[in-house]
Amino acid sequence: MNALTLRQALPGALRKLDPRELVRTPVMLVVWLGALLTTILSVTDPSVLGWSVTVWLWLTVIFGNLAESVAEGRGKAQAASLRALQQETTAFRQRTDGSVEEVPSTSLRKDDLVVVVAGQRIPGDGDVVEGVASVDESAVTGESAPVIRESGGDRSAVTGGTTVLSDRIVVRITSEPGQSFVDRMIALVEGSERQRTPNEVALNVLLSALTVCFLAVVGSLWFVADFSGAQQSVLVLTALLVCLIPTTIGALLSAIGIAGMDRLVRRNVLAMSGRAVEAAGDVDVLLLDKTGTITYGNRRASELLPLDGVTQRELADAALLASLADETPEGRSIVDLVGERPDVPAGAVFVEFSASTRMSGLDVDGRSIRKGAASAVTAWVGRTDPGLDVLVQQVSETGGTPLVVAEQDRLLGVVHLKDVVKEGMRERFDELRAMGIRTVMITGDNAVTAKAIAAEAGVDDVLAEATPEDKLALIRKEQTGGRMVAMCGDGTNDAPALAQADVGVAMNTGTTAAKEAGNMVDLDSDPTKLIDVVEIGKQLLITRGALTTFSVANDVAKYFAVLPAMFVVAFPGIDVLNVMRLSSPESAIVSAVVFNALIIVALIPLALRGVHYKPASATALLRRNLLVYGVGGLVAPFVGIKLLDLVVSLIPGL
Ligand SMILES: Nc1ncnc2c1ncn2[C@@H]1O[C@H](COP(=O)(O)OP(=O)(O)OP(=O)(O)O)[C@@H](O)[C@H]1O
Ligand SMILES: [K+]
Ligand SMILES: [Mg+2]
Repeated sequence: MNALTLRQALPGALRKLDPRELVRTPVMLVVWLGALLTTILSVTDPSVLGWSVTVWLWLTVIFGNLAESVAEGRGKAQAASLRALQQETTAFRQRTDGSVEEVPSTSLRKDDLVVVVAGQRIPGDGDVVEGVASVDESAVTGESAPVIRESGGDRSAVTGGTTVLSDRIVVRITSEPGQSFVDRMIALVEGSERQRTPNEVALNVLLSALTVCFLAVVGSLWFVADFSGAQQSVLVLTALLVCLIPTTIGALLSAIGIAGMDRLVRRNVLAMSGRAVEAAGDVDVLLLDKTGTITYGNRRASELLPLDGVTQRELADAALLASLADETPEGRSIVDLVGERPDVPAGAVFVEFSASTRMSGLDVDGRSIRKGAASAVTAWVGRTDPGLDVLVQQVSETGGTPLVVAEQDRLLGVVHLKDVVKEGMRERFDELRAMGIRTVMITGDNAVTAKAIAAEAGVDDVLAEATPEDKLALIRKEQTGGRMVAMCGDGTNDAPALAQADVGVAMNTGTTAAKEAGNMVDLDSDPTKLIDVVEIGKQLLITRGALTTFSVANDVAKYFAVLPAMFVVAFPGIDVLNVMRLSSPESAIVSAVVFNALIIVALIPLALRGVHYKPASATALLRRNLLVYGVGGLVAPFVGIKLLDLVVSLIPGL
């Protein structure tokens, strides 16, 4: 926190003096009312004590607002650079007859089709429905290497404002004006979309209850003082009340939440809800999709393996026919491998790939050709073949995906689809294990391939041949055991699972459906980013816990620091308790109020940065934090108020 951010945050902090802004934090509202009361008292009956208390009570409210303003201010610069992405461009919208018209990008609606060629900016969020292109997404992700975006598969989503580097694509717009991905990012980093999490609401209720308790304490003190002839003024009691209620955590609570979101954004993760960030701190199981999540997802046909008695040519022809209209990357890669592009036969009926059938193909002139997962195609043919099993096994053991090709009742052979495991997976999964998180890969692929990839990547467990329903069912099962489940995925078939998971992280390379279903998007499409997400979540929970402990311990300590000084004149016997030896009751009160205000400012950096987190057991962390922040909170006021008293007592009239 430097002078510049402070100066930028100050106007916001002053604006938040509006009591309507404070209703959300009852503790600070009480301070506001207290400040108003002492202002009135000081105007009607001016005194040095009165005005000192009044000024510092107002400062307490401002400092509280400042914390939130500083947290919000950190997102402003980021928002400004994102806004640059939103500048209006010309879009080439396709009419229904196929011709193209020029329109401003701002007029695009959902389901419009736009053509984008090399060198042009993509005018809005959408899915590629035709073609393949390399796209520069650095404006959004900060990553300079171009990425491939293509129709059909799990890499079809494009973001408005990014630039096509090569080729031509047709994009179906998926967002209405003002609701784009970048719009949401801006709202997020600016904090304007932030909603309080159930945990924050619960803590606020607790703080309000404490406030009511202390109100009762101070009220009864008034009576006791009255009865015993040690009358205390309303001014002094108001000051005492503010010192006792949990102002520190009340002031810092929302800043802690905003800072957590901000830390995620800095690591290129967009959290759509604060609740997801908190849930991440408690994750027990991480489920991951294989293709495109653990592997790069660029599954390409590399080899044709015909069965005995089938020629290479026969297999190639059948595989080609079954792929001519298959717009998935896998289908296109088969066409590329064969290296021919014959015309689609007249009257052909295509069978599109789906994650539940795990097959695709075509029917023409009484011929029926299919390709797909071995189990699916052999079931379709009605039998299997020992020779085929050998080929399937052979491809699977290398971690490749075997696609079996068949025509009618005849099995023809296998297409070997190759994919590569992303770098550094093993080390990162080891790290997750050390944090106590179990990793499970769930894939639609066969068990042997799944095992091979799982062994290479180092995940703990696998679920193979999983349909979208299976993925969802697995998450539900884990959750009923009381476990917190995170899911990383990229495909439309992952969407239900992403929506069900407590933390659903969609890969930015994935489909729009996946991104909308999850509650986080990783711009770097790195599933092991979950480690950072979990750390940030834990840090958020720990920081909130630590500062709450500190705040409450502080308030209790202030009570014992100030009370003896207040009553020592009336009851000289109390002098033994007056260990602080503050110079006068007035000076004690002012010092306590000043300390109460300054501690908020002192803790803003910690609230924003977060308490240091090291992987350790929850009980060890709790013990350490209770010690540091509990004991620290008890001791700090004695030291702080004593030092302040030395200065405050120099003020004439106190
Ligand atoms: N274009 C295609 N035509 C026919 N079959 C396909 C095609 N693409 C994939 N398959 C088969 O369907 C299976 C499941 O599909 P897919 O890979 O999309 O499932 P998934 O659940 O997303 O798993 P993952 O992404 O982890 O591999 C694949 O393993 C493969 O055998
Ligand atoms: K306080
Ligand atoms: Mg997938």
